[in-house]
Amino acid sequence: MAGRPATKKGAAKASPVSSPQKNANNKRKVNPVKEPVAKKAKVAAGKAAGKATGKKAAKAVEEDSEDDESWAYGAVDESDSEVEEMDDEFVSAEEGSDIEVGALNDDFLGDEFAESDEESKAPGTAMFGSDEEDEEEGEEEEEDEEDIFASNSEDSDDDDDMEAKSRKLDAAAKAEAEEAEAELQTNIMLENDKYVLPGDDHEILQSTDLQVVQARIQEIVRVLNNFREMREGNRSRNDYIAQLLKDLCLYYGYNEYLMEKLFYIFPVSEAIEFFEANEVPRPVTIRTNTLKTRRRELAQALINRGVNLDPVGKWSKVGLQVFDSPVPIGATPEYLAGHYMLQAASSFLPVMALAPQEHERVLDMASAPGGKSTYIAALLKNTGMVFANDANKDRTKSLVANIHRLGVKNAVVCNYDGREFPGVIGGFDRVLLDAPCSGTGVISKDASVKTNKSEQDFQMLSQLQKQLILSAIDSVDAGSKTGGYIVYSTCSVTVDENEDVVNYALKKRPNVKLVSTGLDFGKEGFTRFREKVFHPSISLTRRYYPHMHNMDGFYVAKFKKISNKIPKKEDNVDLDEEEEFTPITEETGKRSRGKKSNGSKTAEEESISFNADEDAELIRASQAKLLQQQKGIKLRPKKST
Ligand SMILES: C[S@@+](CC[C@H](N)C(=O)[O-])C[C@H]1O[C@@H](n2cnc3c(N)ncnc32)[C@H](O)[C@@H]1O
Repeated sequence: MAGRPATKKGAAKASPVSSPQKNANNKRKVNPVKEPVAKKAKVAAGKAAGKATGKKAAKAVEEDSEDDESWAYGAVDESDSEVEEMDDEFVSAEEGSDIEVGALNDDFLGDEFAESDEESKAPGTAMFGSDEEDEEEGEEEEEDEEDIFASNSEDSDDDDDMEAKSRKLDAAAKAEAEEAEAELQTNIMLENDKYVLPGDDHEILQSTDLQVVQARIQEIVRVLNNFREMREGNRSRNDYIAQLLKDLCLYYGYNEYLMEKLFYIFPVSEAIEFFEANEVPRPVTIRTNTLKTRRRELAQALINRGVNLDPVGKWSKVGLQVFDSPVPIGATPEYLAGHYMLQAASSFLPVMALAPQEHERVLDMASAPGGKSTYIAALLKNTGMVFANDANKDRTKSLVANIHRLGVKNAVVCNYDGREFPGVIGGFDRVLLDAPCSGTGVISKDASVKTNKSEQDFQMLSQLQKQLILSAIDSVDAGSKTGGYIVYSTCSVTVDENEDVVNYALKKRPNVKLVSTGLDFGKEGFTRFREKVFHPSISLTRRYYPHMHNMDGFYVAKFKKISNKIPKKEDNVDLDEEEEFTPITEETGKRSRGKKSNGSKTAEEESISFNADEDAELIRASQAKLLQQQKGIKLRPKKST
């Protein structure tokens, strides 16, 4: 559409890289390996992404924040500081804002997604649940959304002006890219087009000046990308990589352990794009709460308040991306009335993959502050039941607050260590395990991840994730008529927390298999990684990256449970031993209630399933006890039949 802000379009598409940034030393940073042309596009994208990060959005009440995706078990609540961090970003993004307010683009006409979970669909076919009423209504909605779009474009008579501004931005970006390129030239050590790695004592190699480091990075990447031609005689690939890793740590501020872990996930140039993307904030996104409103109504209401937004993309019918807002997005009347949730786009994905169906019983095993639980409730249209559990009691407060604000009526909030399931209750139609993780997918929101995770932390997390995933699987009823699915997700990109955990689950629980997530974008999960080889079906899992999808790094895997029988240990001899588990409650530090370990279960033990009649009696007894304790009311015992 003519007059659409170029920056905005860029933000939705391009990977957000190379926006001039400052590092800890307050020196100007540019992507050390990008060609000028690519830089130009990315500078624009980066700026737009910057605008999309709202101080106002960040002012959302603490409980709504999904920014604390990286919560690990027992972590302290840091959401306040995260909000402050986002505030700062918005201040700089707001300066010089020239984005048209109130424009909606063609992307607003989201694609329809089927609601079915059926595996008969080809992998990659979108088939996650829709939260819209029915197809007809969906079509009407599309037309209405088109109207909003049309009326907004009629209103905007400054199209020419926008184009001029857009050209100006492009020119500025180009000039900047050229300037950056010129700066680089001063430090490049070229010799017959080869990059000679100087001896260890050479002053250039000793230099920690960021421009020198940046030049070294650029040159080493160039050599590694064409190693045979460009290597210097006696230097091995490992020599170059060792220097590159050192320089990347220095330039981006990661500890060596994490840098190495992340670096090997990608081809060399892509790794740099990933690190660059972590320096740029992701767009602010909101999820329409379809229990209270429709996306077009919400969009119109926010546009009327001067909010500049667009749909997040065709893949979601409920997401909106907020570019700019004159009002705090976390405190509008619509927000307070529960018409939307401030939620990272990536965090829609596991729920879409879970695709809960009306009247089902769903467990969200690690659910606070409730972004995904409330989405599940919306997809269930307030029917069935969502068990929203979290091990951290403090965090269940924000979970409860969100559940109330969004008008969720089918949720039970509980506070157990997830590893106690299905001892607490089982037999669910579906289980979501959005596991506690290291947060390497959300470094742009929490830069402390760069330095505060040790090898031991990763080992502990991976062990916890493995225990939780087995509990999640054992909590599902394979006999469910509509479900029998488990979704595992993390906001981390490391293989230890993703493919490794899923592979472990496949080995330990041959009664599950991986199925398509139904998400039609995302990179395939690894089936091999360095020295590791995983089950081939792990290619059905999906990875999301900030530099590729302009959203937080994320991982999603979906399992179908085919039997309730847990295989005998002796049939499972090649597997690592399951660790014994003795849960400790956070508040008391005492051994918690519930079953012992999954590992201590007897062979062939069935997972504990929900028995409506038995549970009805238990629930009645406990209600009677409560009434008597709190109100002094004594219920007559029910006559046995
Ligand atoms: C990634 S966050 C969950 C975010 C949540 N799913 C949402 O969408 O709002 C991980 C959560 O796991 C919880 N947690 C950590 N260890 C746990 C455990 N052993 N059992 C259950 N929850 C746990 C943390 O308190 C944290 O709230």
